[in-house]
Amino acid sequence: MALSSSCSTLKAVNSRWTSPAPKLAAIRRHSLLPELRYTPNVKLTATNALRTVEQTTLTEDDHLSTYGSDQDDQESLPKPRILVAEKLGEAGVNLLKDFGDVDCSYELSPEDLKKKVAESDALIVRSGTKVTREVFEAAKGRLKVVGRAGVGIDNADLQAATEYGCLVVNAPTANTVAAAEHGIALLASMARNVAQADASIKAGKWERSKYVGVSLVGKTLAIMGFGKVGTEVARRAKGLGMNVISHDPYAPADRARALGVELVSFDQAISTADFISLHMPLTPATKKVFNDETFSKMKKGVRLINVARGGVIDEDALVRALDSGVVAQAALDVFCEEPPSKESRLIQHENVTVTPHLGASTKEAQEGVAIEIAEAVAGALRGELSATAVNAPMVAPEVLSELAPYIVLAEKLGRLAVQLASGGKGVQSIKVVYRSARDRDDLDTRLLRAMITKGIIEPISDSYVNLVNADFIAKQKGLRISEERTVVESSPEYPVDSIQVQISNVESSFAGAVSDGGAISIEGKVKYGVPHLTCVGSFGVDVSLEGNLILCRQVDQPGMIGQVGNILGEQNVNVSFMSVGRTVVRKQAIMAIGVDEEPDKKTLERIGGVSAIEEFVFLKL
Ligand SMILES: NC(=O)c1ccc[n+]([C@@H]2O[C@H](COP(=O)([O-])OP(=O)(O)OC[C@H]3O[C@@H](n4cnc5c(N)ncnc54)[C@H](O)[C@@H]3O)[C@@H](O)[C@H]2O)c1
Ligand SMILES: O=C(O)[C@H](O)COP(=O)(O)O
Repeated sequence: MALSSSCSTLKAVNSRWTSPAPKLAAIRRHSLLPELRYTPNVKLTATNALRTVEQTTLTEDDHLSTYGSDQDDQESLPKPRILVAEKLGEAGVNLLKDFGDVDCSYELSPEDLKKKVAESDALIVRSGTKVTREVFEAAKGRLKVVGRAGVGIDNADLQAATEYGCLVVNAPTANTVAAAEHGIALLASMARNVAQADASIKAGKWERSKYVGVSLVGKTLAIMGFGKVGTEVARRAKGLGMNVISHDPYAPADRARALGVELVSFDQAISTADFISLHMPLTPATKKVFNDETFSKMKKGVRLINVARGGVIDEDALVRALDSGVVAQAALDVFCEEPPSKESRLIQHENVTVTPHLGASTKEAQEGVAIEIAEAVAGALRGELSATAVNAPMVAPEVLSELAPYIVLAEKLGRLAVQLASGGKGVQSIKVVYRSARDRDDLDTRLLRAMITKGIIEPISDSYVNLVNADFIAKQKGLRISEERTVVESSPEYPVDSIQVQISNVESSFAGAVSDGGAISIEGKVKYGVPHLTCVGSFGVDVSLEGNLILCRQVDQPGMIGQVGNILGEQNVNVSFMSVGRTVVRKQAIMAIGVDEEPDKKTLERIGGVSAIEEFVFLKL
C-alpha cells in the first residue's frame, strides 16, 4: 500500500500582519481553514504505521497516509501565490504583496485561468470572472481561498468550492454606499430623463417638451431586498420625500420600522409602487422573479431600477412590459449577460437607461473593497477563521479562542480513534459525546466535529479536510457522525468537560479500547490548556496528548512500568508521560505511555514480548 504524507502547517509568512494571539497558535497549527499547501510534505516510512493505521480501512479506494512531524519550525516556507484576476484597488494589492507573491493577470481566458489557478494558493476576482467547477478541478487542490472583491458571489460555484475544500470569502460591506448612491443616481436621472436628454442635446436637438419628467416626492418606492444596499437606498429615498415600502422575507420588521419603512408582501410591493428598486441577491429563488406574470401585476407606468443582478429579471419579459407601457422606464446597471449584446432590444430601448455595472465603481468603494478582500484572503491563508466566509461557518473570535485547546483535543481523539480501528470493514459510524456544563445553545460544536472528522479521515486517506469540506467529505466517504450532549455539573466557565469518540461496528487493533457496549471508545479532556487522554475503552488513564503514544494492556502486577521504561530507555526513547488504568486490581490494566520519539520496530517488538503484556499498540498523535 502506498504511503504518503499530508502534513501541513500554518504559519504567517513574511508577516507585517498582526501576530496570532498565543491561544490561537494551536488552532493555526491544526487549522481547518485553507492550509498552506506549499508546505513541503514529509514522507513517512512503513514502520510509522506499525500495527496502527495499516490495519484500518475507511473505504477500499482510500490510500493510506499519515501525518508527518510538525513542521512549524521550518524556517523558510515559500510565500503563497495569489492570482488577482480582475482590477483591484492599489491599497489591497500592496497589502497582498507584503504577504505573498502576487500575479495581477486580467482578462484571462477560461483556459488561462485554469492554468494559473493550478499554481495559485488564492484567487481574487470581481464579478467578471466565472469561477466554475472546472476552475476548482484544474486547481487540483492547490487553490485554498477564492476572494470575491465585492458582494455578489453568484459568479463562483460555491458547491464545487466546498467539495474541493476551498474557502470563498467576499467583501460585503465596502461597496454598499456606492451601490446605494448609484441606485439613487439612476432613480433620479431616469425620472428626469437625464441620459436621454443629454444624448439629444449632443445630437444637436433642443427637446424641452419631450423630456418632461416625473417628480419623486410623495411617490411610493418599493425596495425589493432590505439588506445592506436596500437599507441605504431607503434612507436616501426617505430624504427625497418618497414613501418607502419594502419586500424582504428575511429582514427584521423592527429594523425597517426604525427607518419608517413598511415591510410588505411581494405582490403588495409590486402592485402599489411607482418605482421599484431591486436589491436582492441572485439565487435559484430570485432568478427571473420579474417576469411576464409579475410585470402584469404592477401598476401601469411603474419605473424599475436594477443595481442588484441582471438575472433576477426576465429581460425579454421586461422588453414586452416596456413596449406595452406597463413599465414606463427602466434604469439598469446589471444584465443577464455582461457585457450585453449591442443588438439587445433592452439596451437599445428608448425608455431604458443603462450603465455598465458601475454600482461599486467609486474610488472610495474600490479602495475599501480591495483592502477588505486582501485582509480576508491573507487571514484565510494564515489559517484564521474568516468573518466573511461564504461557504463555511463564521466563528466569532472569542468563541474560537475559547475552543482552541478543545479543537486540538478533538483532532487528536479522531486521529487516535481511527488508528484503533481495524478489520477491513471500514469506519462508518462515529458517535461523539460532549459532556459540558453549558446550555445546549451555548456550545457551538461545528468546529469540534469538523476537527474530529479531520482527525479520522486524514490519517487513512489522501483527502484534505478542513472546516469548509469536513461534512461534505465525511458524507462522501460514508461516515455517519452523530453528536450527543450530556449536561454535567461542572464549571460552565469551561465550554467542554470531556469529549468521547466512539467508533462502532469495527474490530479494534487493541481490544482494550473496546468499551462494554462493543464500540471503540476513547475520551479526552483539556487540563490546564493541554489535551489529555483520560479514558480508553473501560480503562481510565491520564496522559497528555503530545508526541506519540504506546498503549499496553497487561495483567495488573508490579514492575510493569519499570520493564517497559527500561526497554524504551535502552533505545533512547524519551518517555514524556505514563499512566496506568485498571478495571480490577491485580487483574487487567492499561498502560498509556507518551513518547517523544518513535520507537523502532525492534523496540516495539521487545515491549510486545514482555510476558504480562497481552497486547500493545503504537499510535501517532
Ligand atoms: N451593481 C453593483 O455594482 C452592486 C454593488 C453592490 C451590490 N450589488 C448587488 O446588490 C445586491 C444586494 O447587495 P447587499 O450588499 O445589500 O446584500 P445583502 O445580503 O446585504 O442584502 C440582500 C437582501 O436580499 C434579501 N433577499 C433574499 N432573497 C430575497 C427575496 N426572494 N426577495 C426579497 N429579498 C430577498 C435578503 O434577505 C437580504 O436582506 C446583491 O445582489 C449584490 O450582488 C450590486
Ligand atoms: O456584487 C458586487 O459587489 C457588485 O456587483 C460589484 O461588482 P464588481 O466588483 O464587479 O464591480
